[in-house]
Amino acid sequence: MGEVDPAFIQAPEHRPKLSAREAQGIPLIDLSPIRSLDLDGDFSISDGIDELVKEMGSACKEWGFFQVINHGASLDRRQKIEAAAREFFARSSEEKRKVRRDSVKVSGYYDTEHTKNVRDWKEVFDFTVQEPTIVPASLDPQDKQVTQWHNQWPPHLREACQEYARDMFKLSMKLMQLIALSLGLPAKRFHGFFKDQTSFVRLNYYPPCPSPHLALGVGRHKDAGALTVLAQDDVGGLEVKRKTDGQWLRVKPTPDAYIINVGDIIQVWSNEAYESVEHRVMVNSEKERFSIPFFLNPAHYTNVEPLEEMTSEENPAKYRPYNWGKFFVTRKRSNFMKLDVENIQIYHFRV
Ligand SMILES: O=C(O)CCC(=O)C(=O)O
Ligand SMILES: [Fe+2]
Repeated sequence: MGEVDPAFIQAPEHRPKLSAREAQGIPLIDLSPIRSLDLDGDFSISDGIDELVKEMGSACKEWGFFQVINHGASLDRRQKIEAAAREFFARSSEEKRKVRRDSVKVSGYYDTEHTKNVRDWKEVFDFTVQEPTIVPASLDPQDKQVTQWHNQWPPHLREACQEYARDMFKLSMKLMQLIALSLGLPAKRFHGFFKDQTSFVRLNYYPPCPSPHLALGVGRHKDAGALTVLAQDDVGGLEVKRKTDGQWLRVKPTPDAYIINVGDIIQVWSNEAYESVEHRVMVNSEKERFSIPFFLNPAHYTNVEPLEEMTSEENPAKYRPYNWGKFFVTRKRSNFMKLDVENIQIYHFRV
């Protein structure tokens, strides 16, 4: 990518301020109390983790975004996938296009992602956690047929990616237990939804951009899944929209930390006790940047709706149920190409 093509240019009101402040405010949570707890063991409030649960609850409620340290995920495997990502994006376009994503093979490499119909200044490589991943065959709500997504692996990437994905799944399940407890639910209340997960991992590469005041690495958006666990490098550029006043704040890179954010599905499951928060990525003219989000998504057959325990007569369900698989494939398709209409959003199901 050379000169800034008009396709990348954000409307004036969505352009970044290059002088944005750093979000000292997003909570930093120390996960030491659960570090050694076994995922399959009994993970209950009596394990001396009640303080941690409270901290998670306020972070989810007030910010929707937080960082975690002492999370127990392997630094060695994180460094391996980071090195593999650098090596992959440095390859020639011809090499990278051998594993190119298209409208049938939705995993793989591409550089044409659009967020809200403006092109993002980035290249990505996507792979799903489950191989194969089962999803609906078509967007048609009546069509019950399913299809399989298979990953496309360039040389030397598979092992580092698969090991990393396993670590991220374990970490995200621990986080989901804390989130469940913080909502007053049994620790494993959410586990069943992820049995046939449609989670995926994205390697993001943001090349230096000659016009960082006009374009964005990723335009403002909310994550559609349940939870995102993000590794960012030391360059910085992620901005979060603060709930209290709508200000865009930069998330300061913290070595070996993960940035966690609540996705749209938790917003619906919790009947808006927790909300998915808008974020975006700035690019810069000198440095390239890498990041690796893990998007935790439920099985395609999940009908996403407020949990019964989270609703009552005084607090009725704020959403109609929607099928995750149909939502997901619709999103995947619309992010891949520029459309004239807004893509599917949870507020379309708001009561
Ligand atoms: O690169 C980042 O820091 C965040 C990327 C992101 O928000 C996304 O891919 O959904
Ligand atoms: Fe995101």
